Amino acid sequence: MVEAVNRNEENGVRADARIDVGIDETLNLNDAVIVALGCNDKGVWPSNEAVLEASLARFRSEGVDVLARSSWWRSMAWPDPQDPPFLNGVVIVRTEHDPHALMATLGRIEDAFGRERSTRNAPRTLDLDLVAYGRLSGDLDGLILPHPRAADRLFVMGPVAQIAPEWVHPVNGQTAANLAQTASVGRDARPIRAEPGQAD
Ligand SMILES: Nc1nc2c(c(=O)[nH]1)N=C(CO)CN2
Repeated sequence: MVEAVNRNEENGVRADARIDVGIDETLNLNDAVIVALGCNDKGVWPSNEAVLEASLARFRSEGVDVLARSSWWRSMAWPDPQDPPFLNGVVIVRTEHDPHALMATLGRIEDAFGRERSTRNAPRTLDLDLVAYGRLSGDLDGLILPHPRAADRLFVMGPVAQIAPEWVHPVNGQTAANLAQTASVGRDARPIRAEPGQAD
């Protein structure tokens, strides 16, 4: 593994930045493993939301526990707004998988939802990206952490800011709340409901 650095309490990370993830349990945001989900082609599923919900149901059986989840956010496809609109969201997970094993697991879940790897940015049934793995940063044998484009995408940082506004980006030192303000890609992204799981 190449220079994977675990930098605690640098870059202005607050050691006590935590979110509630269950009864008597809090998560130190410094350790957050964050996965982004996206869908703009429902395939055989009734809706994009159904794809994303079904994929989350799959996480646990793959050794990935969802600790916190955002709402689903809708946005025009970037860079080509002629493509079908996206539904996106993020989850904070707990897993024993190391970053590479987690990537392989996410790839298996994508495959189970019939994602075809064709051209870059082509419509996809399910796209799962590893946004961050704790404070790891750098190039881990070809896996770049945190995800190099996540910070500039409102359809990623908006959902992160929803569940963990105080999360600090391991490289640029900005909070999710700040990044959601400054992200330049997908500025039209909005949650489809006020709260995850709430009726329309
Ligand atoms: N709105 C939106 N546009 C995209 C998205 C996405 O998740 N949402 N993902 C892409 C490939 O990573 C390309 N474009």
